Amino acid sequence: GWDIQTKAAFKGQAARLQLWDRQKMSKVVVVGDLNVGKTSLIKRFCKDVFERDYKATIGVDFEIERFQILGVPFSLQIWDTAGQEKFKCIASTYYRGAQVIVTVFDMADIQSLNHARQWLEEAMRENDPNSCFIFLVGTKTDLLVSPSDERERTEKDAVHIAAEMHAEFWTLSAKTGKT
Ligand SMILES: Nc1nc2c(ncn2[C@@H]2O[C@H](COP(=O)(O)OP(=O)(O)OP(=O)(O)O)[C@@H](O)[C@H]2O)c(=O)[nH]1
Repeated sequence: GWDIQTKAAFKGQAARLQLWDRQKMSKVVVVGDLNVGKTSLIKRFCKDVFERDYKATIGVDFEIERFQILGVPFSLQIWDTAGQEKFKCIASTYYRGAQVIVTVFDMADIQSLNHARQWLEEAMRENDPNSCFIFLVGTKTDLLVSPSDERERTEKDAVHIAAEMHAEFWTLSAKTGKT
């Protein structure tokens, strides 16, 4: 009867909508050493704020960022993972299904850049390498004397590592909000 037909129509519509929705929800996973500024980067991106006090991420956290391109709504599910070794096991269970992997390092801490490849490798283990966009992001640029030999050296190393990682390289400061 009419009732069954409308129900079926609604269900079809709902399924189509859901499919449409899912295609526009992208999963972003942010990884990197502890204290490099992953949470700060996400907070700056989603809320345009900065907190000076450090609060370690416990396991994982996430933010949803919605935006429109030519009137079409999109959303990003941004997973903020903990850099602390003891939380790695929990955090890594959230790597799967990422369309974007953001590997973060501290521009003032060369060790965190040296660890970037390891972080990416671990995140990629759970994902299809052909369907991921990869970023290498150097943070805390406000702490660097610029221009300086040290900054130049770090940037040169980072460009090199980004190429190996097939990543797009960015530098920024979550504190000032400048790239
Ligand atoms: N000067 C400066 N400090 C920053 C910047 N980004 C983050 N910080 C500071 O660095 C510390 C660590 O930042 P978080 O964003 O919590 O680091 P995280 O990578 O999320 O750390 P975990 O959650 O432990 O993995 C905090 O005290 C921040 O205020 C930046 O761009 N400039």
